Amino acid sequence: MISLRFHRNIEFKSNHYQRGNMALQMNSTSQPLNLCHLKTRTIVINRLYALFHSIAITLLIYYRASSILTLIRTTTQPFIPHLLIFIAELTLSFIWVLRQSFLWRPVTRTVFPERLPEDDQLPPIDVFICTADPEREPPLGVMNTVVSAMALNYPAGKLTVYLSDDGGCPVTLEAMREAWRFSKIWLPFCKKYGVKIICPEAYFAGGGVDDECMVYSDEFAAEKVKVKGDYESFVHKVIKISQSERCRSNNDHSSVVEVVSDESTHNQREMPLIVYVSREKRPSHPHNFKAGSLNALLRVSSIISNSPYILGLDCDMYCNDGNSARQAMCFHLDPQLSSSLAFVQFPQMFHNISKHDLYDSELRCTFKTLWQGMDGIKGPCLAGTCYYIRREALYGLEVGGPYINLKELKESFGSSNEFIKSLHQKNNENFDELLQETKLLSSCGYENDTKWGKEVGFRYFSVVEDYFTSFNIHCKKWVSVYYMPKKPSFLGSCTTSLNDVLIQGTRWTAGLIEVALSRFSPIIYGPSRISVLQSLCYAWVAFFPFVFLPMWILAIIPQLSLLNGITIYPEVKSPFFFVFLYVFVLSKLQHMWEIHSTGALLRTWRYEQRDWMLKGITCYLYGSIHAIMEKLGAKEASFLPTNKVVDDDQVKLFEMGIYNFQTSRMFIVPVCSMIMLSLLTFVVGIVKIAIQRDYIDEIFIQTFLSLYILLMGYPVLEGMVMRKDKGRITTSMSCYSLVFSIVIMFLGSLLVMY
Ligand SMILES: O=c1ccn([C@@H]2O[C@H](COP(=O)(O)OP(=O)(O)O[C@H]3O[C@H](CO)[C@@H](O)[C@H](O)[C@H]3O)[C@@H](O)[C@H]2O)c(=O)[nH]1
Ligand SMILES: [Mn+2]
Repeated sequence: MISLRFHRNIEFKSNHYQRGNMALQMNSTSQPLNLCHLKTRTIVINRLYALFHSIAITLLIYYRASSILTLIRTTTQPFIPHLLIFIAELTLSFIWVLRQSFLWRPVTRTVFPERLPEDDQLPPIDVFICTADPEREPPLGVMNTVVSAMALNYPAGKLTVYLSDDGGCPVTLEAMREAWRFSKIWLPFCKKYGVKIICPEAYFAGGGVDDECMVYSDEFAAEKVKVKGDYESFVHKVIKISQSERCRSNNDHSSVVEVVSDESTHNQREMPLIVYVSREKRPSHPHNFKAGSLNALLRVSSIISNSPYILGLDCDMYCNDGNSARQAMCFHLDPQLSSSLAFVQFPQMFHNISKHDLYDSELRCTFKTLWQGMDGIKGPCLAGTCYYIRREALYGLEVGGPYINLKELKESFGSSNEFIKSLHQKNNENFDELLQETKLLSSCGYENDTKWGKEVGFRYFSVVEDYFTSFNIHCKKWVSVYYMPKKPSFLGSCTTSLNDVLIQGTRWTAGLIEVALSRFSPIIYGPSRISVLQSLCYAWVAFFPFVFLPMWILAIIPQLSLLNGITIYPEVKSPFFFVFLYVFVLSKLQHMWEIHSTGALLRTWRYEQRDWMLKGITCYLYGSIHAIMEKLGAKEASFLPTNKVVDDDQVKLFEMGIYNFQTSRMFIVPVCSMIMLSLLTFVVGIVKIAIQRDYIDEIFIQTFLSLYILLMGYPVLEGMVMRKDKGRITTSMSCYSLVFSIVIMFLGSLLVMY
């Protein structure tokens, strides 16, 4: 294993920064840059819940195991349904156990940016923005992200913004030149008046509210009108060039690297530098999606600015509040943390969330519960965007690892001497020569026979490069920090339709399951390298999509059993009935409490429950199948960027909280079929009980389960039967579903008879 002892071997950039660090060390005892608070009350509640729930789960498993053993002996009832239900219960219990690791030690953090050293002592930052497809990711949005990053509240000379254009589209470069021109107006305006919303689109869309600005005067009002005009003409130009024929992705081109700025500013650095990078792409060459593009940026930037810290952003994730860089530095420059801190993760938040967040586009659970939980045990997982990462951590180095020689360096990092030199911070002064070298560094053959993507840079192994890279970084003993400020630092555009959500979910699942089933599976690979709790967290993220298995079983087997007169749950009189009741009710209450404590409304509970079921039945299954087929060599990895084009009809439904069922058959049919089956079961259950009262004892749980599915799936029923609008479930879909549910009923009934 190759690693560098970087504290002696790599000295990052300016002496200023070094001095800054020293200064910090001196006054660190009196004035910490940040504080970490344990969420004591939450911890007590979580652990008590975990204790009682685990007892109940143990009893439940005992009940199931013993009743199956009895069945084998007596053969009074078919065996298969009990076995399947047992498998479902074991899987759910397994996932539940993993999840408790997040609840073990949640923390929150505060920072004191006013205690940071003077501006000239702050370390430089590179911003990496990725875009991949001008049709799905409109250039105007991308440029807003670029401009907002340039406007961060940080010394301009210490910021360099890189845009990776994986679409290889000349229009993006042209739009970037426009962005540069506009930023020369926008940045001084923000600075002069202390504008708080630094993304122009967001600022003007919100009417540029006065209290968002520190200095309000007539002069300001006049200038605002003028800047608004300039912004509008910028928008106009960008839209015009995006409508041209040339606005297409190109996957066969050589690399283009261009520093987009004019000579005059280049030396003074009153403005951040902006650099356009479009790595070489050839159809015959795997390009490894986003991770590949980020690695090209890592290399190119290393010989241009080589800042020790990198802000990673997706193209639709603009900087909303300019203070994030300084906030992040409160951790990176903290003498206690600094030597082992890999990254500071900020939450992903979205500007277009509806108050009815039907599809959980907000990712509430991830950013309000899970990441806080991981923060208490060595740090959150990288989330792909909104993070400030230390360059060294991405180079595959281990904290405090051994020295390595030049030959080994080249084996790891490739043949570029300039790149190797950049590791020691000796940058070539000749800019033209450097630009020539960037061509080599962003060519598609550069990584051949190197460790890029394997042990160096963002890892290629899985399409969820953020998760897998993060896991590797933590395994090298780095830690991370989660910081959630009151005002969102970054805002992105979330998925607003079921179709986008499910496609995205399928991709995530495929990437995660791929890791779960590999030799890097956190359960095996983790414990020898990181703590058990941290391994469990990573394991949960990798394994949770497996809920598709219990979800399918519980949506079919209890129902078919009831239809065939088979009882698979304890009778109401049995003490075990209360165990089942306890597990069900408590897990729902825990979820409600979690939602309540993150400040969400109770209806979020309903949305999340439903969402969990919808995804469990569809994208978690398909993603898992994709991953397994990839393992068998029957399928290739793919990364279709999420659609970021705004569709007005779609947004309207989203805002009103109405499901948009316009999605493929593959997603809709299983969901509708399950609902039909539960409807039938519920009706039959009620009829049976009406005929014979006592029967309720035996089939209570099965009937109730169907009712629960029906209640949660009500919007689907409504979509099939009552709605007439475009987002409804079409009659043909309903017919397919009916056929599918009949097939399940016959095949399934054969199965449950044994
Ligand atoms: O070949 C590719 C594909 C995508 N991207 C970029 O990757 C980013 C994320 O893509 P998006 O389609 O928005 O994916 P999401 O599912 O919304 O992204 C989440 O999940 C990804 C992993 O699947 C992470 O990389 C992201 O940071 C995280 O926000 C975008 O800026 C894309 O332009 C590339 O640069 N090259
Ligand atoms: Mn995205």
